[in-house]
Amino acid sequence: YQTLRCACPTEGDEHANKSSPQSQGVTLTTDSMEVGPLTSEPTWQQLQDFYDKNSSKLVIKDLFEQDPNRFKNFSLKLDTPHDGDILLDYSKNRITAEVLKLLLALARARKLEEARDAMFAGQKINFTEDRAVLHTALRNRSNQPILVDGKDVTPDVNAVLEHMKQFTNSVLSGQWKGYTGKPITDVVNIGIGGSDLGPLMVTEALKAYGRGLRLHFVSNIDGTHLAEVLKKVDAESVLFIIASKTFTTQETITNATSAKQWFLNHAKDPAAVAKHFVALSTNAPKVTEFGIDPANMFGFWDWVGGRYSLWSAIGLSISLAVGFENFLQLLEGAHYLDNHFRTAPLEQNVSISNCRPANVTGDSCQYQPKTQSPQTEE
Ligand SMILES: O=P(O)(O)OC[C@H]1O[C@](O)(CO)[C@@H](O)[C@@H]1O
Repeated sequence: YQTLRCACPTEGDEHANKSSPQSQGVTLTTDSMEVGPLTSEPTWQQLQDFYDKNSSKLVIKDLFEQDPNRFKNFSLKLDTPHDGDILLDYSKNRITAEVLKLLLALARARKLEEARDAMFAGQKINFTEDRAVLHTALRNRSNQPILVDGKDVTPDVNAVLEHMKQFTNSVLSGQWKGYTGKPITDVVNIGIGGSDLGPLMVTEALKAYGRGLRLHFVSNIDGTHLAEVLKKVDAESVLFIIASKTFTTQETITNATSAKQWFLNHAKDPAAVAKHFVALSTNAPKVTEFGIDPANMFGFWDWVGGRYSLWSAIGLSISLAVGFENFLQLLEGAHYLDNHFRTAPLEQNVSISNCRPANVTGDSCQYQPKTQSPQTEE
C-alpha cells in the first residue's frame, strides 16, 4: 500500500517522525519506485469523476438486479492444499466493473507489483528506517534463501523456531518446572501493540485447539489490568512472557517491572526469576539488564514490523496455547497465502481483491487501505 498511498508511515516504522514529509502525503519515495502524489495520477482523477457522478446511485440491490453474474464476477475462490476453498466475496460492496478496472490500473500505475516484489526480495522498502520488511521470511516454510544485506536470514529464523519448539514442548509436557517444582498452568503475556494484539487475536481465534494452559494478556498501563490478572494466577505456576521488540516501551516495561516485583514478593529469591520470566525481543542488552536469563530470550530482527510480529518469537504465547505443531501450521498457511500474493495476477489476487472495495465505499473517493493486521482490539 505504501506505493498507493503516501500518507502512511511504512510498516514497522516504530520511530518514524510523525510530521515527516512522507506522513504529510507529499511524495512517495524509494529510489527504485518513485511515484508522485496520488491525487495527480490520471486514473485517480477518473475514479474521482466516477465517484462524483455515480456515488449516490450505487445501490447494492440494484447492482445485483442489473447483473445476474455479479456474485461470480466479484468473488474469488482459492483452493488450498489441505483445507478446502477460501471464498472471498466482495460482490456486496459498492463496486462496478468499471471501478474495478480503474482500481487495478491505479494499482499498476502506483507500481504495486514492483513494491510487492521488492518486499519479498528483502529490499529496504521501509525507507524511513532504511529497513527491509520481511515478516514473510518468518513463515518461509519452503526454506528458499532470503537475503538481507547479502545474508540469508532463513537459518536464524529456523534456529528461533527450534528454540520455541523445545521450550513449548518442555512447558506443555510439564518438564519445565516453577521454583517450587510445580508445572506451569498460566501464561501472562505482557506487551502492547503488535506485541499483544496479534497473539491475543490468534489465541482467541484458535481456542478450540487449546492445550490446557490458561492464557492472559496484559497491555494497559493502568495497573488494574495487571492487578486483576495477578489475582487469577499462582506465583509457583505462572510464566510471564515479556514481549517487546524494542524492550524500551514504557507500558510494557512498567508492567513487567510490577510483575517481577509481585513475583519476588512471593518467591523471595531472584534466582527463581529464570523459571518464570522469558523475553521476546530484538534487544538482548535490555533483556539482560531487566534480569532475564539470555537463555530464556527468543530473538527476532529489525525487519519484523511490530504489527506483523505474531509470526516471529512474539508468537510464543500462541505456540504455548495451541502447541508448536499447530503454530507451524499457522506459518504454513501464511506461507501459502504469501506465495499466492506474490505470484497471482492482480485480477485473481485474493490479497489485492480484499482491499479494493474499500476504496469507493467511503464518504469520498479516498484511499482507505485495508489490512488484516491487528492493531486495535476491534
Ligand atoms: O514491541 P514494542 O517495541 O514494545 O512496541 C510495541 C508496539 O508499539 C508500536 O511500535 C507502535 O504501536 C508497534 O509497532 C509495536 O508493536
